[in-house]
Amino acid sequence: MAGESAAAARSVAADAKRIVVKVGSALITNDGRGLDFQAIAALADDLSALVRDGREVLLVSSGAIAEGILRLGWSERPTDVSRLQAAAAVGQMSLAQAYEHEFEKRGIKSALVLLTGGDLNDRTRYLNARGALLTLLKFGVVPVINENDTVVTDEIKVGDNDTLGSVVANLTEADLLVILTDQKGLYSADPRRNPGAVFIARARAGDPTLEKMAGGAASSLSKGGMITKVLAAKRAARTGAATIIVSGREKEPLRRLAAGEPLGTELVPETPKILARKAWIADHLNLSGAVVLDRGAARALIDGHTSLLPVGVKEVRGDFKRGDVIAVLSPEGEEIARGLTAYPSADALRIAGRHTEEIEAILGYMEQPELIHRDNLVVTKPAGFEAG
Ligand SMILES: Nc1ncnc2c1ncn2[C@@H]1O[C@H](COP(=O)(O)OP(=O)(O)O)[C@@H](O)[C@H]1O
Ligand SMILES: N[C@@H](CCC(=O)OP(=O)(O)O)C(=O)O
Repeated sequence: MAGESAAAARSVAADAKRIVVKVGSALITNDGRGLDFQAIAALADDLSALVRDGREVLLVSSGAIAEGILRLGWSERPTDVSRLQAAAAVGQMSLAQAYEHEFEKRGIKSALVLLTGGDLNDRTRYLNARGALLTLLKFGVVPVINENDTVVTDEIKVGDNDTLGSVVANLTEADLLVILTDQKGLYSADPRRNPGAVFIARARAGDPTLEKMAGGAASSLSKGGMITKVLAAKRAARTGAATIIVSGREKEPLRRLAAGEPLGTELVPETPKILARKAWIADHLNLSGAVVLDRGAARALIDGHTSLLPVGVKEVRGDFKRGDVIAVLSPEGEEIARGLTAYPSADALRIAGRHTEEIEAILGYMEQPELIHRDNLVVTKPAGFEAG
């Protein structure tokens, strides 16, 4: 069952050393009426208190597009990409300026970091981003992060900042992701539409029943709604981070959480923490291809966490290179794992369904017996999951 309605005695935030805080557009832009300078000042104040308390804080802030639309004098959110890109560029200036001003007043240094999904899919760029963020934290700087909406395309975008927040939590191996929003936390259904919805104080991150409770965004201003927050908690849990979804309209929510006060919805990781390298594999947003397994191979992968041998592959989809991250699908086409392929798609196609001893004769070389070695494989379904 998903929710335990009783609140935890002490918030997990009390012991969190490295914290990613995500704030949504509605809170930052006064529901689209323009940057809410009071809200930004209050947030900077709350974040600064955590830094002074010896914690490392990263802020993922939305609001660039909503603010840009207003600055450009447009009455509604455009649908064409070039206008959205322009709005993001204009709005990001105001957003960065407002944060810089408020942090500086409090003697805290801040830095602007704009990322795209492309930066996170490429191992070298991923490690670069990680290095840069960790260096900023080392010097007591608060990184203010957003998606680089001006240059993203569908193929390389993260898409929403709840997801970006969880990716940043994985990237930096943070202890906690706090998602500040316009509701008290997660309810059993969207409280705007269901007045009888029940508040969930605590649940397991990744519990599939949570995904059924969470709906989409409340307005065209925001991107994700509650579903992206629940999925972000699942993603953050992979590297051991807990997630708290809490109202940003509370007074000093971050300080109160850090003092141990149970506020909002706490989603705790209960699955074993995976290595940062495996989190990078699991975090891939756009995969270049897939392989479909037969039932026996799917079973062995899920329950035995074995390597994937070509003999278990029924079908190869897409065009991928050696070293790309690909999806591993059940016979019914459901994703059960993902991993780094040792063979490009053209060769994978030729050795699919064939035994290890045949590989060299077919290809003229053998890189390794496995299509995906278990060290490069992340199983995304729990043991016992019925793969078809
Ligand atoms: N189960 C749920 N519990 C709480 N809020 C929900 C739920 N399902 C959908 N929502 C909606 O999600 C909204 C918050 O998401 P969103 O509008 O994207 O905000 P943000 O800009 O903070 O990301 C809420 O205002 C609420 O209407
Ligand atoms: N990167 C976008 C925000 C995207 C987003 O996820 O918005 P939200 O759902 O309000 O957190 C922007 O700055 O406008």
